[in-house]
Amino acid sequence: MAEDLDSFDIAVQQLEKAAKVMNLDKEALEILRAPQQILEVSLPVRMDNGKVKTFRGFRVHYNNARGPVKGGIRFHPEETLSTVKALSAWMTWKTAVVDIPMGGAKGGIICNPKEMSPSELERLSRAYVRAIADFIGPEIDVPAPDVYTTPQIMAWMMDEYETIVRRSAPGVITGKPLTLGGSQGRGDATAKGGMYVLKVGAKKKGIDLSKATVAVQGFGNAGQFAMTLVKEHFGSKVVAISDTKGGIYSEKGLDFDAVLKHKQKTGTVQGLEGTKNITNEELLELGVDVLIPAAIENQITSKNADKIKAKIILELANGPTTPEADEILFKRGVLDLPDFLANAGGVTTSYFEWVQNIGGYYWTREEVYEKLDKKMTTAAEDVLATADKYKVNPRTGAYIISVKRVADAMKARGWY
Ligand SMILES: NC(=O)C1=CN([C@@H]2O[C@H](COP(=O)(O)OP(=O)(O)OC[C@H]3O[C@@H](n4cnc5c(N)ncnc54)[C@H](OP(=O)(O)O)[C@@H]3O)[C@@H](O)[C@H]2O)C=CC1
Ligand SMILES: O=C(O)CCC(=O)C(=O)O
Repeated sequence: MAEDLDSFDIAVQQLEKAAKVMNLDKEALEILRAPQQILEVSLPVRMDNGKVKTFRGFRVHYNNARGPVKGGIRFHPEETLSTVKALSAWMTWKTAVVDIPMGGAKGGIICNPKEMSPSELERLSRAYVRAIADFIGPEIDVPAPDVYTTPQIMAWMMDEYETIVRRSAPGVITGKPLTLGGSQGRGDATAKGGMYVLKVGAKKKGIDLSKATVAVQGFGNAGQFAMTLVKEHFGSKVVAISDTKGGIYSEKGLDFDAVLKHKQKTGTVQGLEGTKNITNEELLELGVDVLIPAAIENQITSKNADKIKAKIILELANGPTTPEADEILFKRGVLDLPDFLANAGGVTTSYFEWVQNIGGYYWTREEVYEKLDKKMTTAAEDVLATADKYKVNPRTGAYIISVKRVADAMKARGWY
């Protein structure tokens, strides 16, 4: 039978596996198997050529037992409701694993931002907020950036929301530019948080990160900062990086500034002088110590899991590994640090931004990093200890912690 690559099916399979190990109450599981609310919207937008194009958008609230729901917004041509539902479930486990008082949500618009002008993107962003305005708010649902959305898009969205509600409401959205109440440290937060998790993982595996080689899939917010931060934090050598068009490899290590300049000039990392072009598939199978998927779902599957040579996988992307691949990697002793732990630095710093917006008092970058380190290190240690205790992989260990926290909150509310 072909492997099931439907993101929401995968999210439910992962939950059910953990529920069995932890003997979760059946009524709690029934609530947690589905989102609380789904909003699907139609967005007519006037394009630069004068014609109206109608886009479809989604916002899913998965679970709000622990507080207002939180999660990013994707602009992607292959967005589906199933992916947004899965991502909203993973946000629920993510906010719980780092123990911040929020639930899980996600949003998405089916569009290709690479083919749109800045003014078309602004009109689309504002149309989306007009359509979902009653569904979001600082005490209801707080969106943020994700794939192909940026601080500028967050700024337009906040401005549209404030125009609708006729008051200042910076806490309605995070990942904003600093000038509009964004937080220090949100830009690199996802990768930065990943570094604290990687440190805990490397200690467990006895790997000296100062001598480690690293391959990174994806050259966006998560991938770019991962590339610079593994060097800055540990002195590791990044030998491969990729984007949608493919990857590059250099045994000597890649120079970030040269890769960035080449990407800005040509639109891809491929073809950089002094490096060898490789495919995304080849990148995943390189003989490196650490593999960092930082792009998209379903990259490590039953087809390639037995060919992965890395000793540690740091999942900065959401959903890069399928349940079948999970089993294979665990049996082979590869330490896979799961997405909703590894990439929780983004939402944790978003939470810090929201706290600062509500309090109207802003922290230094050093304060943000210090608080982030504590949250991420504690969560990573708890996850690895729980996985060892139950003799399961770190993903299931993380689920056990998160599901218990969400189920306890639902129980206290009298939902079951
Ligand atoms: N931004 C955040 O705060 C957070 C992001 N994440 C997750 O991290 C991942 C990356 O997000 P982010 O960096 O923000 O997104 P960006 O939009 O900034 O960048 C995405 C990158 O991934 C590349 N990419 C997309 N599809 C593929 C593919 N099929 N194969 C190889 N590369 C691909 C893109 O290539 P190209 O440059 O060619 O377009 C781009 O370099 C996602 O899974 C996201 O959900 C998780 C937590 C927080
Ligand atoms: O910063 C946030 O609130 C959420 C980021 C996000 O979408 C994610 O962690 O997947």
